[in-house]
Amino acid sequence: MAVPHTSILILDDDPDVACAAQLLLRRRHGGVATLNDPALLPALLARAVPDLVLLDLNFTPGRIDGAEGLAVLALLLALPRPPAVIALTAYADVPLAVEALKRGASDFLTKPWDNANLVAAVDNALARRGPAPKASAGSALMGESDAMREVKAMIAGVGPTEANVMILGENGVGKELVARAIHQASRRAGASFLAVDMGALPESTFESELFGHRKGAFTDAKGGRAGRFQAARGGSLFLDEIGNTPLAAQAKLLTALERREVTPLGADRPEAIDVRIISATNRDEVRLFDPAVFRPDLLFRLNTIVIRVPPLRERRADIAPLLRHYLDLYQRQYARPARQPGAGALELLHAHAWPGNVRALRHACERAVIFGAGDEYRFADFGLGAAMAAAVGAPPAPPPQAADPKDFKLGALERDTVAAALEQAKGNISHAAKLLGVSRAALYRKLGKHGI
Ligand SMILES: Nc1ncnc2c1ncn2[C@@H]1O[C@H](COP(=O)(O)OP(=O)(O)OP(=O)(O)O)[C@@H](O)[C@H]1O
Repeated sequence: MAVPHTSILILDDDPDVACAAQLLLRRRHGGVATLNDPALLPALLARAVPDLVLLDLNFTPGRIDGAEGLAVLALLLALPRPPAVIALTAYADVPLAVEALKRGASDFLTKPWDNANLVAAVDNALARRGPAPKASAGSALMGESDAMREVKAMIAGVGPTEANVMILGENGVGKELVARAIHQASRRAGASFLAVDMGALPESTFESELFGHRKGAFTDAKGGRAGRFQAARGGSLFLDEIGNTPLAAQAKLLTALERREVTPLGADRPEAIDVRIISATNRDEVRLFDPAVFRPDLLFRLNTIVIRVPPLRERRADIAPLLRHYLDLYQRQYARPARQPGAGALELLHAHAWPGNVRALRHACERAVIFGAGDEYRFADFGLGAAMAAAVGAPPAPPPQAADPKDFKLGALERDTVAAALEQAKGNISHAAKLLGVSRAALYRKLGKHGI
């Protein structure tokens, strides 16, 4: 069985379940493979590692302890570039799903799932797929510029407290890494860190996603589901893109935070919550303080401590170490020889504006490692675009290779459209994704592909 690129693997002993997920996901993602027997997994991984695995935690009929699934999870997470893993459990297994989260799964879904939830969970997990769960934790937050030292000092100071923290900064500056570092520095580090993309939560399923629901709470609620607040119990809940939360949903969130309890849909009594809230937004502060956009009382609950992560262009001292780090990481991952950017390339990379911040730098390094040839990397290997190169005085990057001129035009068209949407959305990824009618994950892939 081949696992094509942007691949998803569904590992479930029930062929009907695997087939249903495959049919659903195939519409959005190219390669979706299924496997019913985990014993075949090592042979499959030797050929290709999928980007994401939907992992049933129990295979043998009658077994409910999840040991088989957790062993497979450990195997997957030990890979040099582990896939994102979404654990699949029966409703009664929620503690097991939480255990899977603690051990590094990106998310979990209870069976039978809601199709919209499955699609959103897959998109989120793909968008968040990092080098490895451990590597994306505290120690992976690189940078010794004055600005980053200040950020790290704030993390060390606020981490052990229970204060809610709001992290502000442009897309790709490392807000999620900062949130993970705060979690790691807290007494909750042994429990789960759960991230929710508030901008991607459909208003219709907001409550059930965050607070959970009981079986039969609404027409499609065939099974019950724990919400994110319950799943993160004892740990930290990272509310990403909080600035994009619709006003009606803000009111519900405020009530939950004020009362420290949530009522799952269809339940007759509330449940106490025990989570530390860390939130992040790329909204500028002036907009965030506009009551027509964000409720001041909710803001007051969330921003006890504010950490601002400056854009990369304002802490250029971090560029060279980050380049070294990510070039080294991808050289090892793709088994390529160790190389450095030439002196000219380094100067241009240092002068680059990095509108996509560290995420763009990381993509650029991956591209350079894949396409670079010769003893040193050239600026053009980083695929930062002809316009950008011209702006900093570099020779323009060669056009993307295209066998068929029609493909080339399509590619250029897509690049221009994505760039125009980004401009119209003033760099806000969630808004640009909405304008384009694609998920944030898909937009990030397009940004990486076109080197925007
Ligand atoms: N200081 C850093 N050291 C190492 N890697 C970093 C750093 N900052 C960001 N990255 C990497 O850049 C990418 C984007 O980081 P992250 O997702 O934390 O940014 P973000 O600000 O939360 O982005 P968004 O607003 O788009 O959600 C990740 O791959 C992350 O590992």
